[in-house]
Amino acid sequence: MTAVEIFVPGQAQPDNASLPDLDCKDNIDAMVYGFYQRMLEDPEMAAVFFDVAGIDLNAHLPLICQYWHKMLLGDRTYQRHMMEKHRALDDKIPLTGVHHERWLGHFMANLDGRFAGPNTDRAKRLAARVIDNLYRQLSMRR
Ligand code: HEM
Repeated sequence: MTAVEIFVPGQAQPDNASLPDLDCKDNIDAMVYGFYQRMLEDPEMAAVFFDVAGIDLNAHLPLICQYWHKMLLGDRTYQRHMMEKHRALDDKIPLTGVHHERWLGHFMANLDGRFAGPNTDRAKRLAARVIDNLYRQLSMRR
């Protein structure tokens, strides 16, 4: 914000008003692909996904899209147990606070300046809540 712009509480900033919200599958898919592109450019995170979990992106990304369709649109296609997946992953490599912070940092940075609106705000809250829950659940097993 420049010095001459006036902040009015509750009023959307002009920049954000023109951004798409995460209110349809296409936008959510674009968000997920952008998020993973960013996250997998981070060597520490890429190592977890490729070297430890050995994921096939072609199989994994559609599942992540479905997960967010469920969280944000109520779509019922995603029926898997994601916590189980992370517990199994944590058995192979302990997921530390650094992994959790980086995951959330990449998630938030991917939204900034690209998406805005009520569903984008919900996605931010959900991601923060799930990562907190995940961290607590995984930490309790140690
Ligand atoms: C420390 C942070 C995280 C790391 C390093 C991480 C990493 C991974 C990896 C490597 C997989 C693939 C597991 C496998 O198929 O063997 C996976 C799956 C998944 N992750 Fe995460 N994850 C993290 C946090 C999160 C969070 C916070 C969410 C949701 C908000 C999430 C959602 C999912 C979902 C939906 C799957 C797919 C599970 C399935 O195959 O159905 N992850 N994650």
